[in-house]
Amino acid sequence: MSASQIPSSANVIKDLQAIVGEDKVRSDAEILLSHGRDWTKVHTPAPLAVVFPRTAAEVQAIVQLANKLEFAIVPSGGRTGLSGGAVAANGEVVVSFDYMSHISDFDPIDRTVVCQAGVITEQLQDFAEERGLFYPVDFASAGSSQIGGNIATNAGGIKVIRYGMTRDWVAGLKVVTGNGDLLELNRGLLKNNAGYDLRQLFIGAEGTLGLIIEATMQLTRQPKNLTAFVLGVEDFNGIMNLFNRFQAEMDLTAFEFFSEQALQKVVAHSKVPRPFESTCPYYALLEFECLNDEVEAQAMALFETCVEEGWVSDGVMSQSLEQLKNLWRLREDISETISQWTPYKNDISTIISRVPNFLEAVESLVTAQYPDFEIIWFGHIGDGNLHLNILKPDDLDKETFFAQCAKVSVGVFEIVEKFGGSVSAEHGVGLLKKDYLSYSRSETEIALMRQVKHVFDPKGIMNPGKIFD
Ligand SMILES: O=C(O)CC[C@@H](O)C(=O)O
Ligand SMILES: [Zn+2]
Repeated sequence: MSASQIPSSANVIKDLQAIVGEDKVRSDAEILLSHGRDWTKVHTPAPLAVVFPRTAAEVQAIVQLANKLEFAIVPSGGRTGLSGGAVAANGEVVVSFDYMSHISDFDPIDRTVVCQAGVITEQLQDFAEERGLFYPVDFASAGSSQIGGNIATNAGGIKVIRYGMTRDWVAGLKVVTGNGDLLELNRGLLKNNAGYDLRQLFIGAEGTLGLIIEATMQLTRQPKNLTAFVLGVEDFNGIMNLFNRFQAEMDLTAFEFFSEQALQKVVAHSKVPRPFESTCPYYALLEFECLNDEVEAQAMALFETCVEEGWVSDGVMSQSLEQLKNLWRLREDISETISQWTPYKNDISTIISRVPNFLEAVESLVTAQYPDFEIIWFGHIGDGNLHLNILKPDDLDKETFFAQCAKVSVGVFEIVEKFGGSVSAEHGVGLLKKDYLSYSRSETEIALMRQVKHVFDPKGIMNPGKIFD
């Protein structure tokens, strides 16, 4: 298409209105700002318009129009992403799923339920609970994140050690590919070895191959009497030893960690009580199903062994639902609490056994280069996934701070590469990590990914510039 053929914004908006109705296309400043970015808040949003389809047919018509007029599409769910995957900063059309939030076709025998892309995670969790079942992928943003976005980013969260990532709960997907085809992938089947599993390609593709419009989600039984320990530990070898000891005898539903600095900030911000009086450099949060007195006695015995071995210096076990919730808040409130310091975020992983050396190497590098920067460590240590947040000092402006962090990032990613890890464990690549993709994926892999994109999105209209250029 030559420059003279480029459609005017007015024409794009008029054609979109013909598909979804006038009131479902918006281009006022407020909506362009709210729906043109995610939680990263690094880029300035500048979409052309935000469109709110209500049906699969409307979504398909939008993608077909985008192919015809060659405008770019950015899919938008709950916009809770942390890598800029849902940022529209270049005149794109944002497709929001806010009006596609219907849950249907629950089947108690298959334990599956069909969700439109805009179903909020918590809505699905509540739906499952009302039917005596459980949707286990959980994280602090469950009240705003949408299922379509969770699938597009293969969201992880705080129970991955037991239940896996979003990928493990998608039994079927309805998608519109970048070239406008509507595909029904896997259709809820448990066993289906008839060729390539295209469903898996769309999970974690960050909207670069097409739009997810509906998903058949798997549910499971509800866990019983969840109980948590918060244990104070002196070092990472202690954490690994206690992880090993508990895992050998119990199925944990979570194994998380956070530092004393993280704890102090949450206690001050959220007014949750400290778990116990003494302070320790790090804390581990373990959760398990306390099915009966015998399991409780076994858990207590394990705790005592860990204290005797010197791996744990203090600890507390929840005795009620309220205490369980308060212990979880110590971990779950960290991300929101530290957002007031404009943190530079990294979401990195390695295999679990390498975590202590990995963390030490990253910490020495950052503190050697920037001794004044405060580092907040927390994360899903049972998954080998660490969240490294560097807080902006008050007296440093945002641009200088991010520029300095970007320099140290290269060193961090060299360590990630050396440890065979990932530059994005669970937050995706989006805009923020694309320059570093080659630290955890080979050139051949990236070239193949580009070819896959071309198959599903030959005109390059689907979320361009995300994952790679
Ligand atoms: O804010 C972060 O760095 C992590 C957010 C989230 O993945 C969490 O585990 O709390
Ligand atoms: Zn996380």
